[in-house]
Amino acid sequence: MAIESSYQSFPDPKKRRMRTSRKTYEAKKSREPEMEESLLQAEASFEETDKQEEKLRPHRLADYVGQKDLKSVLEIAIEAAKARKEPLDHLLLYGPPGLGKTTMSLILASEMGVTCKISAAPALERPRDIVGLLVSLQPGDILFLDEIHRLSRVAEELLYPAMEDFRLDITVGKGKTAKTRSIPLKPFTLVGATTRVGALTSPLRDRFGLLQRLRFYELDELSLIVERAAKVLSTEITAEGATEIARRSRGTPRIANRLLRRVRDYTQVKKLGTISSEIAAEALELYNVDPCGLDWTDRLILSAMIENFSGGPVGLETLAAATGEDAQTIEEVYEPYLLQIGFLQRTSRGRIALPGAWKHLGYTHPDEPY
Ligand SMILES: Nc1ncnc2c1ncn2[C@@H]1O[C@H](COP(=O)(O)OP(=O)(O)OP(=O)(O)O)[C@@H](O)[C@H]1O
Ligand SMILES: [Mg+2]
Repeated sequence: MAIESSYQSFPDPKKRRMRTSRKTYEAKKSREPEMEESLLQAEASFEETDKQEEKLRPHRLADYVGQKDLKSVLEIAIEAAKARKEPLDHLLLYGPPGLGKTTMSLILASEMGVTCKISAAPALERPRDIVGLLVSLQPGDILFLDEIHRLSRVAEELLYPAMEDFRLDITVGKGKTAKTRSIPLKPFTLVGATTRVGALTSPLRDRFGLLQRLRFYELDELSLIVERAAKVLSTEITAEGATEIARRSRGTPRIANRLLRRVRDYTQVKKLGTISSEIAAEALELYNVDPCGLDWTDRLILSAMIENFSGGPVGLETLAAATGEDAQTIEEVYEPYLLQIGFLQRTSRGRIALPGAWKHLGYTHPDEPY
């Protein structure tokens, strides 16, 4: 399989962890460890995107751990498309960062025996960017567009006929003399990826034949991913060691792989040999990754809810003001995992910190018997 990448990372400034100063938590904040943030962030860090991630990516569907529903749907789609000698239907993959959207797109290309061209929507600002990309596709090729919710209006409108009829409609000239020319394209598959499916326009969303959501991974799936990655990195690890890393990885393979690399450094420098659960726990303690995979800001959000608002309900904006975090960042970056592990609940009256969160942070929940 060939991979051609014009991918660049275009961080959405709003999505990055923005912080402002705040009074109540200033003392705690000053103790905030610097390195912890990047370790548990699900978005790819700059240096990770190319080198380390490529090395650990599975290349066949059989090696892609978990996401059972997604895999079953795609297995059928691949078999049907191959039998008909047609390209796959356009596919929209959505879900939190680091769960394997790019990986799946590359696997699809390799299973179909075609080339995958990778680009990110914000890189296609001018019409000629997307035109150039579409015209260069060979029959059956996969075009992977990351962050597809950030596609420009012009690019999106050029995509409609391209997706539907494999045709480009281009307007040449201006005013009265303007003419529309149609350029035929080779049949191709568009794989769109987004962390925000709600931000897609409905005409674009409707043009995808397959819409698939990626879910957070279960502990046993993540343990398998860690074991597999350790093998690729020629690192010895016990099953319990892999589970210990998996437990702290926020249901996210990218984080699991990153934590494994840090534990591997620690083990190597301290000459500890095989990674056991004790060694993994010791190393991750050092990096301030707590046993539930919470980072400093997760703990700040939960403790603010408990201490300042008796566990809630508290509105998102109020919580944002109380923690000095951006509301959108809380909603998109932190909440999904806290909801997933049952530490937080969203209600119509606001957010509530659930008993599990109280217990984890060492508070006694009012409903708990003494
Ligand atoms: N199902 C899986 N099995 C094994 N490894 C996986 C799986 N999914 C992801 N990974 C690993 O996690 C890393 C991140 O995956 P990937 O880059 O595909 O995430 P993504 O969903 O595209 O993230 P983003 O939204 O940030 O683009 C990859 O390097 C890969 O090694
Ligand atoms: Mg990706």
